[in-house]
Amino acid sequence: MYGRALGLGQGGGGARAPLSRIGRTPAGLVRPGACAASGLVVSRAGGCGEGLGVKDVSSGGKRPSSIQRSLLHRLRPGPSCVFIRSMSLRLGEISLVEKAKRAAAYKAVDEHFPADAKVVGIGSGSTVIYAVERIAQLAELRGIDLSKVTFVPTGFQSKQLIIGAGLNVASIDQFSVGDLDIVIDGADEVDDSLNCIKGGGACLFQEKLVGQCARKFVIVADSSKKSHKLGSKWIQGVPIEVIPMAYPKVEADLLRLGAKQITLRQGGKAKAGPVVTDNGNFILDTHFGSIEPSEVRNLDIKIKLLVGVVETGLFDYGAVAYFGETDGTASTFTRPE
Ligand SMILES: O=C(CO)[C@H](O)[C@H](O)COP(=O)(O)O
Repeated sequence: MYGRALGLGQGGGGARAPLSRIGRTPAGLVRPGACAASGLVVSRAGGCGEGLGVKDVSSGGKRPSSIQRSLLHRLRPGPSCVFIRSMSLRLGEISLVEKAKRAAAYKAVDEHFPADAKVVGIGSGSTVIYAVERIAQLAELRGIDLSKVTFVPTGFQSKQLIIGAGLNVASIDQFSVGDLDIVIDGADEVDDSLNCIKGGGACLFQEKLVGQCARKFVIVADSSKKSHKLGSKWIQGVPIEVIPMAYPKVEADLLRLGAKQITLRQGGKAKAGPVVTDNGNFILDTHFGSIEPSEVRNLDIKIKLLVGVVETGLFDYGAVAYFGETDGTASTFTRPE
């Protein structure tokens, strides 16, 4: 006789819409509590059935931009996005850090978006939202025919962002090394040699895949992400994407490699249990202490050799980085030769 299975309910408020199902949407649903970009803020404040309260104060009460309007349109409750009904949405005032992100992203697009671009990669996170916002303005600003450009996303959020802006979307499996003119992506920490930690939004695998198919990798971030050594500011650890069944074994391997702390990333209030990436895997946030710039590649290779590891959040091929300041300016750093 087989024993009877017990169905265990999940904690964390079953009836509530899981925020992780929205993840980093074009409206900037980043991490709970994080400020959304484009002046769009979605909060948990509303109860089920509450309407979406929409107010634009990001540009002094002016009408939302076309990208904001198209993103809002996509967020309106409908059969396919019932899950956002339990939330209220408002367009909030742009904070200083958002101003810094926007400054970095706008400058990067202005200086690197090729006039004759054919295929462009779009990263993930809250800063790239501004990059897409700026790209959408290029037709008017520079007469660029965006209908001739194809955009390649680095995950679900990025794909929604591209679609929401009315741009052409394609899949990375249509391209290979060198096929993308450029990719613009955010970062969690960037060292003096332009190595970076990525994957705060759990999109590191597709970000690396798309990044390695591009001829130029442009990083956009606010200046708080700048550091001399990776791991000195982003102390939650290098995100490492692992095949779920292998995570205990990889944890043991990482300890042997010198990991000081390893956390299986959890969904928190948004999901009972671990975060599951766009590729169906887990994330081990692994702190190694601060990492010498010259050691980044070695460490990346050692981690990649572990059976069960899909990808690491150590990136060492940034060509140029833009760091935004809260006063709305941005500085540029080019990879040292
Ligand atoms: O790597 C990423 C997602 O996996 C992001 O690019 C990184 O987390 C930076 O995000 P943000 O621009 O929101 O600070």
